[in-house]
Amino acid sequence: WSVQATVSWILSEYFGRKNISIVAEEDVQTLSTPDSRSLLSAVVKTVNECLAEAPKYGLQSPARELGTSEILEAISRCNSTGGPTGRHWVLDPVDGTLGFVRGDQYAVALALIENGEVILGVLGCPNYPLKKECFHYHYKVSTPKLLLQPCSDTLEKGCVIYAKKSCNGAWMQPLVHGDKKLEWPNSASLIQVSSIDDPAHAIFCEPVEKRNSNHSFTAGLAHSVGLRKQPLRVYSMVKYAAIARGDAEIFMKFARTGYREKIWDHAAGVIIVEAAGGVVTDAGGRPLDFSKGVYLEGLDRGIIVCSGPILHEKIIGAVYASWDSSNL
Ligand SMILES: Nc1ncnc2c1ncn2[C@@H]1O[C@H](COP(=O)(O)O)[C@@H](OP(=O)(O)O)[C@H]1O
Ligand SMILES: [Mg+2]
Repeated sequence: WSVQATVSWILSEYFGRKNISIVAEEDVQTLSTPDSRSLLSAVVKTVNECLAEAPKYGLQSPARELGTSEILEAISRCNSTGGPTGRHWVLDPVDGTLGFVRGDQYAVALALIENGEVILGVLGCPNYPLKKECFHYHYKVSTPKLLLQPCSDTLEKGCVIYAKKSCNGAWMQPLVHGDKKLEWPNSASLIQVSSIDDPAHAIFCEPVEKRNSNHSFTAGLAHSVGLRKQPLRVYSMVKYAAIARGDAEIFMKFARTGYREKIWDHAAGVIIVEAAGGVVTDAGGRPLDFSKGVYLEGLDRGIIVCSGPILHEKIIGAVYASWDSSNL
């Protein structure tokens, strides 16, 4: 709620309340109940603390601290349902909630959709190290899976990745820590997907939670295309960041039947991966459709994100071959 209120307030100040349409995950109802009084006051405090820091980032703070009703109003402004026309900001204030509460990977994701097309995406990844050398893959025999383990708790932790339709490429810069000044754009660097196209050397990512994706189906797919490494299980849209940066080659997600994917869980990641040279489609090979409102309507079975067309074609082919024999 704090992130949502802060982003909503900043966007509204910049673009004017009347012109702003925000699609976002949290609603205001739960926060308005009598049981949530202490939570609400924590949100009010946090939002005011964040906005007081706005000048550090070249933004304007409010003239005075915002009151409870103004903050609730900022959150409730995020009531757009998107759609095929106009411009809609799409915000996931904390993507990968479980990762966030566990001190693991999570992301703050913001995208701009214009007439159904994603034209801007930003992923803030506070626990994802800037450099690949700052973490190592740790193989956990008991599960078995690969885990991302930071080498040390360095200032190198935390990055922001973004891409814009009219600009070439995807970019990454450090997340600001403490009083360190934001040196944008000088500290930003271009990122690119991996050039590995041999499945035997490719790493594939998937959600950590079994309820979010069918691990046994992806294990079967992995085996049939010749992926030899254990899956890298990462919370949140950091998986898109990992592909865009070349830390892994494939991300697959096959939600259980009945789950409807939301646009805020993918919009920012898709434009960033594509700008970094990758390919994102559903399991039928079609692009994801962000023009139908809050949900990714018409999604064919699952989401396939690859560093390049060779791996992508192999995965799509394997889905066709193994779908009927699977128990999905
Ligand atoms: N049953 C389900 N099947 C598939 N995805 C689900 C799911 N329940 C939640 N999710 C989505 O998966 C996201 C987490 O992905 P991951 O497992 O890769 O970390 C959640 O984002 P939030 O954490 O923002 O709610 C949520 O949107
Ligand atoms: Mg989410």
